[in-house]
Amino acid sequence: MQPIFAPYPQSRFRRTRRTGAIRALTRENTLTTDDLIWPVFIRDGSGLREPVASMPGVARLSVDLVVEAAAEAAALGIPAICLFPYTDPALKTADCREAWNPENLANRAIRAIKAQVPDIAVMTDVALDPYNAHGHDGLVVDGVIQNDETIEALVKMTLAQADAGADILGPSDMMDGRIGAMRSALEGAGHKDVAILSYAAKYASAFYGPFRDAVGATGALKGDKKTYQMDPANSDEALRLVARDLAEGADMVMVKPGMPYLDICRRVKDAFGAPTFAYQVSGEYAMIKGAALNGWIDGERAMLESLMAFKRAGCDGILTYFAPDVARVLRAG
Ligand SMILES: NCC(=O)CCC(=O)O
Repeated sequence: MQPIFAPYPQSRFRRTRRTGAIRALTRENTLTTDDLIWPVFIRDGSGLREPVASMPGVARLSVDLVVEAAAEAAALGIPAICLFPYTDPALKTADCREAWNPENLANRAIRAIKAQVPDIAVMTDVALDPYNAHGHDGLVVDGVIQNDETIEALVKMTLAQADAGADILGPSDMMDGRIGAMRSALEGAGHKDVAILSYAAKYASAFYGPFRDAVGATGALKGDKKTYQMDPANSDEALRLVARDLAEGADMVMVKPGMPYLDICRRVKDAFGAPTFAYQVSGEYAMIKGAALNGWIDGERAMLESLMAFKRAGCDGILTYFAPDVARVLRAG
């Protein structure tokens, strides 16, 4: 694009900013509830709403309350909900077998939501970290995360979630080759319409801290995730990973975290044109909420501005803990 404009005073850019009506006419991007995926935390029990201290306004919900939350989200026009389980420590094992138990918490929640709120899309998390005591996304032998053995486990997890009725699977593990293995397994098992939203460019980030609090993994992680998640210094590598995942059959791709990586969102969208999502992660949410609760920023305006930034960067949608809040604001108009 070659912008052409006359010299001042023929060109006055303030003309198109003068009134709300003219600003609306010339606005380049819009944020709507159609852009939202709402990540929610689930826990065992019933009638339980357990606040997450580091994420004000966010709570772990028992399955019955997650169903209510899904119904509320659907009524607000939010298209998808994404489930993250808080696993009972007694069920965490080195082989992570709870991950593919058809009756595990996540699979029970998928079934309950699909039975009672069939129109909302249910997205899942495909990774082993909720199911072991060391907090890694893969199987670990002698301190080393095992790529290929992990994929075998992820495939079992994939099929259990698809059997439970998941619409979108979200592999967040960053092992090599998992998209192709999951896609073949899904096709082979008759789950041809189950979509994969790949966490294709997931960075080893400090912004995940509050999430680990929410899923009960704070302090559990042995070492770090730098041998599988990306180095925050890298950008070209993100394009190679997205290309690889699309070539293996990913339907949609994700960049994570969000706000510190808007440059990656833009590059991915420009390079591939595929459905591109960003995850505004727990630390980003906590920063905005924390500052707002202290009266340091206008929380509502900062929320809206942060989400519009993803649209401007080329994203088709955003996973955000703000989803119901922003949907209410957008509805109020
Ligand atoms: N696999 C899911 C996450 O790691 C979420 C991170 C966050 O919200 O901080």
